[in-house]
Amino acid sequence: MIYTVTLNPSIDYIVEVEDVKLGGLNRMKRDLKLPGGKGINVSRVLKQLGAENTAIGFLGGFTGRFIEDKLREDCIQTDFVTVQDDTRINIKLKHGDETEINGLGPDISREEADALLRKLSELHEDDIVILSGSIPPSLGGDFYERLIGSCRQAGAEFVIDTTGEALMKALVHKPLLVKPNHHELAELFDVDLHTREEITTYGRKLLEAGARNVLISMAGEGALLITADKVYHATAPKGTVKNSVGAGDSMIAGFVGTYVLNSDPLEAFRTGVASGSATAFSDDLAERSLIEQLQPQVQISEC
Ligand SMILES: Nc1ncnc2c1ncn2[C@@H]1O[C@H](COP(=O)(O)OP(=O)(O)OP(=O)(O)O)[C@@H](O)[C@H]1O
Ligand SMILES: O=P(O)(O)OC[C@@]1(O)O[C@H](CO)[C@@H](O)[C@@H]1O
Repeated sequence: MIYTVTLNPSIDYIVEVEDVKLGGLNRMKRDLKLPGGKGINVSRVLKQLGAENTAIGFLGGFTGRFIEDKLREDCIQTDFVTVQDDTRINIKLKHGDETEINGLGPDISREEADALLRKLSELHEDDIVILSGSIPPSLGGDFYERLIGSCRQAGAEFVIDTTGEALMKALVHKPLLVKPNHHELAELFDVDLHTREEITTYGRKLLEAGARNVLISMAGEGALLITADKVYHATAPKGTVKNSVGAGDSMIAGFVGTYVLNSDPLEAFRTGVASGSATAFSDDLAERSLIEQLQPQVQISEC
């Protein structure tokens, strides 16, 4: 079974305005409330691809109930720990450009945190756990390490999509996949990365530090896949970009949802890129029909 872990889910409140007047009254042209948070996005796209999975993490209050109801409507299995405090609301302001205002996240008590750790210690060897997104401040920066410890003890594989120190510390535990974008990779090593060769050099460092596959997304420029012995580039399909929120999560869903079927990293890479682009070309997350339509447009070449 695939599990996605979202420590800090959100209602994504997508707000479209003609123009933003700071300090003035702005009226919305359109708005939309979506269940969000990186792991939850991965779950929703996995479901589109026919990959059964269970979404876990922390949910609380009226916002948490909204998210759980939406996931159930899509027939996605859930096993969240219920917390006292409300799940956050993240604002995605579309005004020609996209401006995001993400909440800090709820307070999570020690008992609530322990309840999640217990769930992960009950996993099995053939399980894959996808850990995605920020950590609510009350949990402490080392919470992913504790979760990874529980997964590894149970013999489960894990994928991690986070940044900074939490990502670096996860690498020694040999994640199946990490997926920074090229900006996050540059920040991680405090360098400027311009060329594909430079990006590959730093991507390899993640492999050397323990990651088994490194996927580096580059928005409209496609992505790089670095495996133990090869480096591949994939072009991104062309289309009209409507939304970039969740493109990276969709890419992880496409990769993992395909990899579990046949352990073929190249097919997984192709579906990952198509899934990311299908989300970029949609108002909400990618739907299966568009992913399948875009797959043949992804050109993969060895670097
Ligand atoms: N403008 C675009 N045109 C085509 N495909 C895109 C575009 N933007 C994103 N994608 C697709 O989605 C994948 C992931 O995008 P990106 O590199 O923006 O990830 P990300 O920064 O993790 O995304 P986010 O944090 O916004 O979810 C890309 O590799 C590509 O396949
Ligand atoms: O604050 P975090 O956890 O880093 O990111 C949360 C978030 O921006 O990521 C998703 C898109 O990737 C959105 O659904 C959600 O609002």
